[in-house]
Amino acid sequence: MASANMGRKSKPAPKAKTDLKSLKRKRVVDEHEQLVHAIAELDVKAEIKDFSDLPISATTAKGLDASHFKTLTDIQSKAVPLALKGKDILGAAKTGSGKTLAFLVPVLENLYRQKWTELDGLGALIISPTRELAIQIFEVLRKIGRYHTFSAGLVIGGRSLQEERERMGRMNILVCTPGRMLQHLDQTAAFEVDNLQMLVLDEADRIMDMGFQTSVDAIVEHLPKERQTMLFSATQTKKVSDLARLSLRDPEYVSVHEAASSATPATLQQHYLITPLPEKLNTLFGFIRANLKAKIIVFLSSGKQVRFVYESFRHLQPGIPLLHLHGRQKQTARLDITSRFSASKNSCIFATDVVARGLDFPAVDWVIQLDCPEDADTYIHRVGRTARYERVGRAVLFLDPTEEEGMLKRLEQKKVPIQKINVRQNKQQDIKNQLQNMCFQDPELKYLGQKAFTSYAKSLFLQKDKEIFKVNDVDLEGFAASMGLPGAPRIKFMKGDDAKKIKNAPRAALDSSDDDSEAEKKPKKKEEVRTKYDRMFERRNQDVLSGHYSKMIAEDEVEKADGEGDADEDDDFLSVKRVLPVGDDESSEDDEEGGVAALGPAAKIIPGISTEPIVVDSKRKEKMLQSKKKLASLKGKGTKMVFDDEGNAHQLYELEDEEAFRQRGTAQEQRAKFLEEEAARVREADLDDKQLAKEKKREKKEKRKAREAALEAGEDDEVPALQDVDDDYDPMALLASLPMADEEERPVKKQKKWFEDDEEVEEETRKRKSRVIETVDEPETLEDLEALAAGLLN
Ligand SMILES: Nc1ncnc2c1ncn2[C@@H]1O[C@H](COP(=O)(O)OP(=O)(O)OP(=O)(O)O)[C@@H](O)[C@H]1O
Repeated sequence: MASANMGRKSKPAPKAKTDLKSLKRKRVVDEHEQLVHAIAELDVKAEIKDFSDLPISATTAKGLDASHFKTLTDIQSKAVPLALKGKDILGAAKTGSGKTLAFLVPVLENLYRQKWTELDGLGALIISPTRELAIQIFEVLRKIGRYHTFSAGLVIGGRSLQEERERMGRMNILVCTPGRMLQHLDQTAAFEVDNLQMLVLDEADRIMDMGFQTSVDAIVEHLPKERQTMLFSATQTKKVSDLARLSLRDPEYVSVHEAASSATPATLQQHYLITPLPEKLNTLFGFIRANLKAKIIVFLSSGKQVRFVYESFRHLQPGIPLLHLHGRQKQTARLDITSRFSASKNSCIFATDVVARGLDFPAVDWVIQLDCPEDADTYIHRVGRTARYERVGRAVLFLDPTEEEGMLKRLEQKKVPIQKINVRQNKQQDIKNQLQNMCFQDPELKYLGQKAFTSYAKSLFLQKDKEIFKVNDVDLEGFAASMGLPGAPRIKFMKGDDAKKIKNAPRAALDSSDDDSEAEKKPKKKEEVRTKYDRMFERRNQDVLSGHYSKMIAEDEVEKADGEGDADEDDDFLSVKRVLPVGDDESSEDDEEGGVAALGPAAKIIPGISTEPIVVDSKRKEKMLQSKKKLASLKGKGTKMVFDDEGNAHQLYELEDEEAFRQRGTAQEQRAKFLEEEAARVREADLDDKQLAKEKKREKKEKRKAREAALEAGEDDEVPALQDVDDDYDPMALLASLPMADEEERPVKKQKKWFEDDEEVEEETRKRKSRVIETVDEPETLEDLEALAAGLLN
């Protein structure tokens, strides 16, 4: 008989099982009591070095340990004890100094001590300004919270609202972006936030900035006043108005690097170089060619700039994988690009400020600021993408001679140590001719270049800090030529807004795609002098190229006539078509691109000569409306007809034959019958829905029970990951059941390389020679098949 049980674990007797259970429960209760006591006793001034010295639960400690976090960073050792005691916190520390854990550990612990369960609803809300950063925070939460049983979710848009809606109500911790969160608070009925204990704003100064003002204020309106609030940023402000807006109670200002001699990490080497605008692309290309083995981020001021530089450099094949990222890309593409850049050893990413804050790309060697940042804070966040957590890093700021004095002054005021360097003449590369050829042969690229140029020039004009940005003094003509463009697109600048406001304004508002109806176009002004390029572009590529070119010209003409923004609806910042009403200037969270507005006739730039855009706009709209009305009155309305099987036309709704109608009973009877039938149908559908919901609930319950049973039996590590069950990445789930990012087996995409190094080629040849068995790739193309066929015949 004994052999029958061999190899099987003997089940504990029921009595022993209950004892084990109650013992476990007692242990948990004791731990809670001890923690509450320890926190009350905790001396916030004591130097705490290791996480193991903190009064935190074994569950969090285990998660931290499994994630290899042992010692606390400065901001963590100062902020965590205060936060554990429930204090409101204003946390400021340099980039890459570990602020994320400084708020995540207290979030987990404070809920744990309160024995928070699914039934208690939302306990903590963490707001991030961008989707990428929210995802990153969520990943860290998943890592350190992996042994907790809280449910946690990521609410950043980009997936179905309904899908999120169904699970929002059961989440304990949410990481979100402001816009999407507000949407749920306003529209998701089952979503309750009355119990909320903690609100965290990462990159708080950015979130409190005008771009998110309306959303954040509205979110805070929904939240209970009695809560703990924590704000973190490398460029934290103590603006009283902000504190009042968030109802902070007697906040503790935790600034660990305030007394430091610099606002940036000590391991960061910072340089600037003077390169006149028309030389900028040459210098950048030379830099990239000289650093093919490095990991580089290049910051530009707008998505259009990013696209143009990426596309043109791609054609030039510098010999390093190139990537690009801006707020206009699809969410999946953005995610793919960020993870590819994270995983790469050497690559160069061209990006807007969408990646300037918070993102923790591993081992970035260089941060290049090709376009001057709008202010010193943006500079600090951009360079903070390198030299993170004790690593070294280097940053170079490209400045036009006109920007040098103003920018250096701003950086000095913010305690940013920066040194001038010069470009080695032998490293300079002239790519102007190549770009010119490329633009000539590829109309798409030329069109992109024109938009990038316009966007850049306008961003200069709209920048607030006129001590740095002097649009009238820079060589825009030379810049256009350096991009390979046939002359500088004509731009007309107008007063009335600033770049920051436009950058932060919601996309929807800026996209006010007023259809510039043909009827509205003013007659073309008198024949202009045609340049060599005009003639050239008309001759070549008649179909495609001249299409783009005339579009550009046509847009110019419309705007010349109207005296206002770009008609291109893709052109987010080229449409300063209306001044946003006060309080209506919130931003879509990922619309971080800088950018600019308004095209027009004069090659010469004379700021301040035009009228206020809002006046022009309303007049134009009025005119457009009038002409549309006129058109409508002339046209008359169309009538929709339907055809029967014999091809006879009928009105869409025809009155039924009265006799036939009467035969079916009185109108009242028919209405009652209709209602009855519909009610029965709804009841039936309802039953089906309920049944489905019940089944789902039952399945969930079973899964949860299984997991709890496994936990109780001390088999934490064997808990089946949610992925095994749902077969899908789930941004809303129990922390304990979420798979770890580094455990996920992503199919590693092979990096595209423009050139191979000699060493690599040699290595590959050597490997091939040493192979005994030759493997043949599956034929993919026609050429492959032909080659294969030829081989077989031989
Ligand atoms: N206690 C710690 N021990 C070891 N590494 C840590 C610790 N805390 C944080 N780190 C690591 O330091 C890096 C930077 O952390 P984090 O992203 O939190 O910085 P940050 O201060 O929020 O930066 P930013 O201001 O740019 O948002 C991360 O890679 C993180 O894993």
